[in-house]
Amino acid sequence: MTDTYLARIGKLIRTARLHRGLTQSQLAEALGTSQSAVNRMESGQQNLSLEMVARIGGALDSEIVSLGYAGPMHLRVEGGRRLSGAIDVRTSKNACVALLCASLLTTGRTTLRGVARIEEVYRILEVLGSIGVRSRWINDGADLELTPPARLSLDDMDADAARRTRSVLMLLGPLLHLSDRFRIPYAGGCDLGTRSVAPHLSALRAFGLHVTATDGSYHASVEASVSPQRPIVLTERGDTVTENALLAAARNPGTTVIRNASPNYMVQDLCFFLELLGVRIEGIGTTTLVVHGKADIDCDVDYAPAEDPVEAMSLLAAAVVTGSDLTIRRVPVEFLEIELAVLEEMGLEYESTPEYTSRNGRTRLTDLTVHPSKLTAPTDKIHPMPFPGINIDNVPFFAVIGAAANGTTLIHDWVYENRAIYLTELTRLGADVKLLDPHRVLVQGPVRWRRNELVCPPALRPAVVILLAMLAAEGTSVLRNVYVINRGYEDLAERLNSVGARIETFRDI
Ligand SMILES: CC(=O)N[C@H]1[C@@H](OP(=O)(O)OP(=O)(O)OC[C@H]2O[C@@H](n3ccc(=O)[nH]c3=O)[C@H](O)[C@@H]2O)O[C@H](CO)[C@@H](O)[C@@H]1O
Ligand SMILES: C=C(OP(=O)(O)O)C(=O)O
Repeated sequence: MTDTYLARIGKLIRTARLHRGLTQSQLAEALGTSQSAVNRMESGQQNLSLEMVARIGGALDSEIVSLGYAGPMHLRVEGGRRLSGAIDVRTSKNACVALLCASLLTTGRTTLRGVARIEEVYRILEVLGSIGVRSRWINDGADLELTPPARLSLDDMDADAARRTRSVLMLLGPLLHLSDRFRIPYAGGCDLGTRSVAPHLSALRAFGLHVTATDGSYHASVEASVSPQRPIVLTERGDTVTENALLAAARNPGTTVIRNASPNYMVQDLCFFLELLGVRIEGIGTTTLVVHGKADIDCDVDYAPAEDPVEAMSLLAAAVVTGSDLTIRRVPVEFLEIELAVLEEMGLEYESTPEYTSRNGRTRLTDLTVHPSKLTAPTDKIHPMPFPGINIDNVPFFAVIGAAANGTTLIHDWVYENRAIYLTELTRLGADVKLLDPHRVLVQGPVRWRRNELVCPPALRPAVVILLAMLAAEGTSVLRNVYVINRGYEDLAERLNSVGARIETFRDI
């Protein structure tokens, strides 16, 4: 075995352990070894016998460290089945990753309730772990507890994990209060064409942050004496840039005004969390945020992020394309109202329960029951807008819904340079999808789906859209390399199976 191979196995063990919600000591106990031996295994510094590999597999109740796991994960979908029953929406990837970064604002302990067990969260946990933050899953893996070290070891940041997510950018806001010189690897995330960091850098300049981008990293230096002297006007109403400005403003002892802020769901979750840290924020849910920060924050904080509107839209689309009666519980309806209004105009039949609140006590939820409906294409084009508007991440689902409807649906994704293109993959499953230009696709319905074998595009939502079309297509389809889906959805295949889908997970040997 080479060193790199050991390091790879070590990473797999670590991911599997985190997935099971075990600490290194708990795994060590199950294996009859020491915590330091587990630590060596995870960092690739311990030779492993096949017997030990098998024991680890047993202890983690997973074939994760079997020969097959090193390869990518694939799905085999037996389509053409109706879904039925009820399925819960989980907490959102986008709020969870922001909150993980926000945990660096306090020297106290952060408890996050019901955090989705998704790859994107694991990547940020790996990054935080590498700089010294201790994390452990508690309450049978339902909740997550984070404890910062006395001093972060920023030079040890796990670059591989950081490069696989764009959310790592949100470390800039908290870190500028903790260090006057640090480095963050270039951010990854969905490959949707150029995704600028310029708005982040321009917003954070007001807090004394200067960044040069060389050698695969953002090199940050901070002039601690600089703080915003006038309102920060964001050059784009982006979600993560707003969050970064909020994270920086939270520990600015004065008042920071952020204009052209995104009022979107993940930003609201972050604001509610910051309020628990004692940061007062006016204008939550609007485009002007007035933040009364605190120079030092040292309290413990306990917060339950809200449900994911994009997952809700995904499940709703699953019901629509499979012509199913399905109840989607815990839908954050405030962030899906426009999508629902459009779908209703298209002929979607659904009912919703009276509203109730999410565990954060703020976000409005409802349970939606979707019925098989005869849909007509929307009269107007589907295009996203910053909230309130059709959420950009929900736009791809209109391609698969449009395919199921009678008539022509025009989808105009002005936001991303490179996302609409992936929707043309639906033609390989029988849909009539024409790319008019890189931003616009024309979908002609109704479709007769047919099975196929495809590789996931490098973009989360288009990948899920393809999976949904496979659920609708009679016969057995295969979707290869679904890491990108696991980035944002917890056990999607298993959960869809619980409402009648038949999806099998397999891996290359
Ligand atoms: C972790 C996280 O929260 N990710 C979300 C966040 O990413 P994030 O905030 O990183 O989104 P980007 O910064 O990539 O912005 C998305 C795109 O919108 C463009 N843009 C945005 C706002 C604007 O007013 N004008 C404009 O042109 C940007 O140039 C870019 O092309 O927001 C995106 C847009 O809602 C979502 O798809 C992502 O799921
Ligand atoms: C584009 C997305 O995510 P990210 O910002 O993590 O790439 C998404 O959630 O669809």
